[in-house]
Amino acid sequence: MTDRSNRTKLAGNDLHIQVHHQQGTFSVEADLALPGRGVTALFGASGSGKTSLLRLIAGLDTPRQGRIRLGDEILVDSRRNINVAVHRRQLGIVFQEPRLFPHYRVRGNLAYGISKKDGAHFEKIVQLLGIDHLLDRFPATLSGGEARRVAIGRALLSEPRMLLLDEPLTGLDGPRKQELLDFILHLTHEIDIPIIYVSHDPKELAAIADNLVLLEKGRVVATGQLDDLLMRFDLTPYLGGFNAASILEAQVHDHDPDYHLTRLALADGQLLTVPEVDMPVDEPLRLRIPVRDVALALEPQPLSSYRNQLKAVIEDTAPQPDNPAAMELRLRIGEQTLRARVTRKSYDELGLAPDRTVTALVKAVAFARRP
Ligand SMILES: Nc1ncnc2c1ncn2[C@@H]1O[C@H](COP(=O)(O)OP(=O)(O)OP(=O)(O)O)[C@@H](O)[C@H]1O
Repeated sequence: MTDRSNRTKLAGNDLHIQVHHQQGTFSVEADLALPGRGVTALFGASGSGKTSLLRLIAGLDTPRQGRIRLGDEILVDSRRNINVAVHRRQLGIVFQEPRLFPHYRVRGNLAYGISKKDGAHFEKIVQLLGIDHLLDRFPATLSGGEARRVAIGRALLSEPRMLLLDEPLTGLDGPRKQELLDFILHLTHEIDIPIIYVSHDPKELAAIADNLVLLEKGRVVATGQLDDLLMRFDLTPYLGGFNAASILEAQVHDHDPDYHLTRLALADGQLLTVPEVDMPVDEPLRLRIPVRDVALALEPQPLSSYRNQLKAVIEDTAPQPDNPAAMELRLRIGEQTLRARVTRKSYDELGLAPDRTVTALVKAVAFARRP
């Protein structure tokens, strides 16, 4: 199973940001320490300042005041007049539009700016991004998703200390979005470079992020590990509202070919049955369970059509601020946490309360990530 603590600990490429920046009437204020491993999402509504913060990290804009440090290296210190130029920051930057050189073939675009020629590394990146068949094409002949894969390849081949991706899936249709997301997910497992990933889509976030910086009006509302923040009732309006979801880590337990089903094991040994998944036994995966798709009962329901019933203990509850008829609940399943939402009437009639053992009836399980 993915070692999340390992993927999120601070390392030699941790990024410390303490900035104040004004652009027109909009200001960005941030005081953050981001881990030097895994994927950190900058997340927030349109206009919350995600791209502005990314541009400050990249060096495309300079903060009026503040410091930015990557590992041991000071990139910006307004008091000491330090401002390392964009091309010296060793960051791979991929914008929403791929910005490829139109008169170079893909091969030429990928090779651009590489100082040391390492054929094996080139080959590895090309394979990882599935762009080997595109090497002799010109950018104008590429689809949107292909062009972005080439842009990501070019950024990686510059051997960056950190990869910055600004909404890389924007403008792609559903299947192309999923395809590029799968390539990026694959990369995150194969290449040990921290990624800062700008997004405004909670589903994308659940699939890709290990850590989260939640932005609103240029301010940091919350920051931390994604699965921790998804459990916070107060952040629900920012993280999908009615469509908020939990993330559970699981692994493939066994397959039932007769019924085309797969059983997945949670860390505490409880099993979930899902439509057949084409993955080997023991393979880890990340599940996204929408809050609205979890119902509660006091006992297991043997005669129910709910195949997925998990024994859980209520950890905490709170009324939902924007819906007086609903209660939010956090449930413990072994070491993992699952959120649920019931009407206040059901809550009272079932006598639900913290520490009570319940059965969580799970209606829908989506795969957020298949490594
Ligand atoms: N150069 C600029 N001068 C003045 N205001 C700017 C400038 N660039 C951005 N802004 C404003 O700063 C705010 C934040 O913009 P930013 O692009 O960082 O948001 P965002 O969260 O990335 O949004 P989106 O998801 O729509 O890309 C917006 O109100 C925008 O209009």
